[in-house]
Amino acid sequence: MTQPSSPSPEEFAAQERYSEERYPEDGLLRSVRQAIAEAGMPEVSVAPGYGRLLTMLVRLSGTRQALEIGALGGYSGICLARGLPAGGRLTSLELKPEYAAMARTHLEAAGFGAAVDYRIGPALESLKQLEAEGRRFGFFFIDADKENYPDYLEAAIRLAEPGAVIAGDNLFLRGRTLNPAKNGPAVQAMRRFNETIAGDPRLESTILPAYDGLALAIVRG
Ligand SMILES: C[S@@+](CC[C@H](N)C(=O)[O-])C[C@H]1O[C@@H](n2cnc3c(N)ncnc32)[C@H](O)[C@@H]1O
Repeated sequence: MTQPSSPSPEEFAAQERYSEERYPEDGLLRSVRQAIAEAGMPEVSVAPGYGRLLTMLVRLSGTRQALEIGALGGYSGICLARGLPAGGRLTSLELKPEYAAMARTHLEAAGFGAAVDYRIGPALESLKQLEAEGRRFGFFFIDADKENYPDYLEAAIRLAEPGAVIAGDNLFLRGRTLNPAKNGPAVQAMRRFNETIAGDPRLESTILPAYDGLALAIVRG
């Protein structure tokens, strides 16, 4: 049987637009994206389709404890918090105090102010601290500096409850991951992260190739 041919980049983009038209961003998330742009912050919040998916996955996981690495202005934080049950908590790690402050404002506006804790500083240090405190999480969203993705994955596995879900964004680095001429530290780290996600026996996983690529893994119990 012949395989259907892969969509061209234009067809891929049209498919993403098609799904976004059917699931438009709500006013709150639109206003978060707009505030980030107006503040001159990097416009790198998670893609709308993956934001919706994060909410669904957190809800499906049933966890009461989610961890986000990379808060920016709070877009993904709102998506994650929306999937938590009443009394659930989001711990969010962010390097820049001014970004964490904006994220906090947006989480408060979304009604999740009491459900989120921000830890400011390099995420690797915050992760060590969480480990020392004996914390465990049922859902992780890795979305910070790409050079540290392999270390973030290892830390997430150490902090995982059995069956925890790990999601990681931007696996393709806008085409650089697959470009053999690109070999910078972020690209090399992302290739290592992708290999580990795909091959590590501690994980059951897949990669979604839409947008900039999303890894999904379950930590085996
Ligand atoms: C892609 S943005 C996060 C987007 C956010 N997850 C969302 O979808 O709304 C990456 C964030 O990681 C933060 N970051 C970069 N290096 C970091 C580090 N070493 N530790 C913690 N956060 C870091 C950046 O300041 C930035 O806010």
